[in-house]
Amino acid sequence: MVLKIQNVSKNFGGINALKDVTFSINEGEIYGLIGPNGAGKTTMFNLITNIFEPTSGEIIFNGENITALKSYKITEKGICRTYQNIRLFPQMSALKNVMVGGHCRSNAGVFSSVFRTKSQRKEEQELTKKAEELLELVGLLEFKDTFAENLAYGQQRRLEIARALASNPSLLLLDEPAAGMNEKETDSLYDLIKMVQSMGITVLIIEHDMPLVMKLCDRITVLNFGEKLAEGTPEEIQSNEAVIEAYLGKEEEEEIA
Ligand SMILES: Nc1ncnc2c1ncn2[C@@H]1O[C@H](COP(=O)(O)OP(=O)(O)OP(=O)(O)O)[C@@H](O)[C@H]1O
Repeated sequence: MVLKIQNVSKNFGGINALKDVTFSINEGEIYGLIGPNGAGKTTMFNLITNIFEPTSGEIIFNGENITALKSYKITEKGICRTYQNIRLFPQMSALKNVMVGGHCRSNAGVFSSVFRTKSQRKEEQELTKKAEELLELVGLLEFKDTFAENLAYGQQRRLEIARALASNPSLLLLDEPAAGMNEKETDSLYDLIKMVQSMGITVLIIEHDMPLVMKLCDRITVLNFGEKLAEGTPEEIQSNEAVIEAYLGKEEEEEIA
């Protein structure tokens, strides 16, 4: 088991954003987190990466309790994420954006950063090479010198994934990666996430695009008003009465089938 969410709750003032949620993710799975707007999905990502600490409950990663670890420590342990709203450096090249993602794993200390030692130059070369490989993986190598802001929307989302991969995660969290994508972009996103899985990386994905979720995910948890409504395979989720009632809706159910 890679990640265990154990009885996690989060209150913001009077709002119970998450209530006693438990689920766990196996190594190599693509695991979906779905539910209506405001169900608590992004809050769950914010707790896993410790933007906030849970009000109660524990988060266990590879057998270690990471609930109270600082965000950068969690990245070092191997969890990396993308954001619902794209967070690239708009006036930096695609290559530099990916290299920034790799820096959190770089060994360069303050001394070598100031004096640019030989070892730092070597490390910079390695980061560049790795960033180029990742750009190739996400199909953006030809745009390596293009400012992020000049890339098409779907390309920016792929660039965000490349940047997250630069820190060598074993668990990748994707927050609505298909948002705003057209059908063609969504199809190539599917291929990319499958490729990430084949590299041995476990994926936890928040997504509203139901056909994509149902095609992509091995298992799914459905949140509703901060509570776990259901957990299961895409087939089980699509036929779960409570889920259909609260989220998928009768019409959407017909569309998915
Ligand atoms: N920092 C915060 N301060 C106060 N309330 C918050 C905070 N973050 C989230 N909430 C509240 O917690 C609830 C869950 O929000 P969250 O963003 O996790 O939902 P979501 O499932 O990701 O929704 P969406 O699909 O719209 O992104 C909402 O009622 C939201 O207003």
